[in-house]
Amino acid sequence: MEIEKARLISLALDFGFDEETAKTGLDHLVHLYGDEGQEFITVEHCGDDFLVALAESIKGNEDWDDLQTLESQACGTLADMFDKDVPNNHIPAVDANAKKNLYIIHDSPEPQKRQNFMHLDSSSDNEDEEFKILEKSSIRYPPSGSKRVSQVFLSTNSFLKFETQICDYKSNITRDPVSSSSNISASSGTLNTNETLSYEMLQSLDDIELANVVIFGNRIFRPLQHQACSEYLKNRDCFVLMPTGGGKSLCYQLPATMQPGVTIVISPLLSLIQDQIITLNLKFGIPATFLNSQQSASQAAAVLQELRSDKPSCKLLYVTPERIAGNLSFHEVLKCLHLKGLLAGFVVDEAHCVSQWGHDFRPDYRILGCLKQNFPNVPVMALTATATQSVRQDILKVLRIPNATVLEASFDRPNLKYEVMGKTKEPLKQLGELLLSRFKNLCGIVYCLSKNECVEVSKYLNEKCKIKTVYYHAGLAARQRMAVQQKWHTGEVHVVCATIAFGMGIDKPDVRFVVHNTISKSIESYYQESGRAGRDNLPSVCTVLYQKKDFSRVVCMLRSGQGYKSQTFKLAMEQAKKMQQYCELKTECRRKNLLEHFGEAFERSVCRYGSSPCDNCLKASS
Ligand SMILES: Nc1ncnc2c1ncn2[C@@H]1O[C@H](COP(=O)(O)OP(=O)(O)OP(=O)(O)O)[C@@H](O)[C@H]1O
Ligand SMILES: [Mg+2]
Repeated sequence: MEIEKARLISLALDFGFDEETAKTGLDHLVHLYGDEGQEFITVEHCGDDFLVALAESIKGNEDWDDLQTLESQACGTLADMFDKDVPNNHIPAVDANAKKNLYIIHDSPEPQKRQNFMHLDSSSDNEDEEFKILEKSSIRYPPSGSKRVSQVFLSTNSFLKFETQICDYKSNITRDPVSSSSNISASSGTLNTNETLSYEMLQSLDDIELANVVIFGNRIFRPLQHQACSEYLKNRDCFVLMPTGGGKSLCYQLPATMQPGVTIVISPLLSLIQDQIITLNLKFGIPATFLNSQQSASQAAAVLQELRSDKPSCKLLYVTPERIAGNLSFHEVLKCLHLKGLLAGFVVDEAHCVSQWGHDFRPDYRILGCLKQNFPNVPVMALTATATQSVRQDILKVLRIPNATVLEASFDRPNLKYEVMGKTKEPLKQLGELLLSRFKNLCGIVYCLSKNECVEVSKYLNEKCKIKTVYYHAGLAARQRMAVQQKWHTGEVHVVCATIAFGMGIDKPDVRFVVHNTISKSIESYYQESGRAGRDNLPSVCTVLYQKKDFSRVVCMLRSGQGYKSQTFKLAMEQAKKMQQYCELKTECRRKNLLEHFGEAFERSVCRYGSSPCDNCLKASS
């Protein structure tokens, strides 16, 4: 009994609880089990309950974030966008000027015409004349009734004009670079409005390459994007594993624009859907809409009606999984689209949500196998940036796509430098000094565990360190959150102190640092959150400020989360423990630890002699 008591105390200390709390908790446990139950007081039998009791004994001090609020508000935003426009053409009217630039596809190219889909209309021009690619937002789909359904309108002019200045454009078109970093770091990969391409060079591209340039404004493909698009267009199931910021969205958005009909995208969160829909409609001019159970009945009915029409205007329909799980009218619409040959494909984004071994399991994702069952000939593409080997197997099984083409890029982000710093006795002062000494005037995120921590950290940095920061959590009103995002995106403020609510959909290219003021709840979450850094592939730093005590706060948060009932609590604790182990690595390579967590074999020398070695590799080589 005494040995078991000592083991339980040591367990509590390991999880960051202080000795006094642990001893009081143990006394309660002994009292609870009484004399007859003493043999049950073991780590194996009641360790988890003991930790839960400890977490509950100290809960109440912190204000955990509630992502549900964020979801309801995202639904509100989307509903507002579509409400104004649904009766006419299903394009959101966020920006009246942008809307003027959009035409709806009233016809789609036939599959056999794909070869010519991106045929460029130069009929009214001298063939030799060189043409200029204009802004992405001015790319048009053909107006209603146009016979040239395969035409892409690049400007308001009645004919296209391209100017050539780039002499060796061809050498910049890269389908599958062996090393992503060398190719992409050479340029951002995105065309500037003043960059121009020769007509011949455009002609030499295949359809997928041309769509990448013309519709998405990208100069090159990132690793595996071209193959993913090509496989999916051949109606093959695909499983795409790419790192955070690797460009997974393009793998399905591009094929969606090249096929007749509608591609159905299942995404777990409305906040993510909101971002995608705004980007597609307003930046690329690709009609996309959404369906969700929180929408009003009339909004949903309008979307369903449009989908039942002979030529639905939208190319991508985003849905949350519960739509698929239990909605008869939606199933009937899918059947109707399929009969007309207009069900182009299914996409399961953030596919790790399928697996209960994943860090973000969504029970509604389990039902998605019915897609392949009901529509065996319609291709399914699953995408994720965070899947261990067991999660991968689970995804293929649950989605019923055992023969999918697996397109797997390394999860490594070579430009990210991973490091952990032990917290000092004055952690806020330490944070301020870190930001001032190493990240002055650079764009970054300071992740905090709770809402009150965000506010406190932001206030300290503003007042004591004179670093201009803003804070962001799900408890802010939608308008306040938008204001924060805007200030950050425009560079008015460089640093945001945020909960994980700020991770979703954040796609700012030049985030130079991500500091975790408190550890993440799992390796997967950490990989996702730190993955907001360096999406332009330039060197960036991911720092964790660590102290054991913070781990007990993570336990409290896990306990308080609605999803963490007793059966999943254990799994969550195991995942949190791995994050703790990552932080406590003394000499081992952190990059190797992260990648091996996802089942990727990794040579330490790659980190050590790479462009951004982790702190332990740096120490080892000095
Ligand atoms: N070929 C390309 N050339 C240039 N930029 C690209 C290319 N492909 C994607 N991008 C840009 O890279 C950024 C990240 O892309 P995307 O959001 O699809 O990443 P992701 O893989 O889905 O990441 P996450 O796992 O974080 O969701 C976007 O801003 C996108 O426009
Ligand atoms: Mg994504």
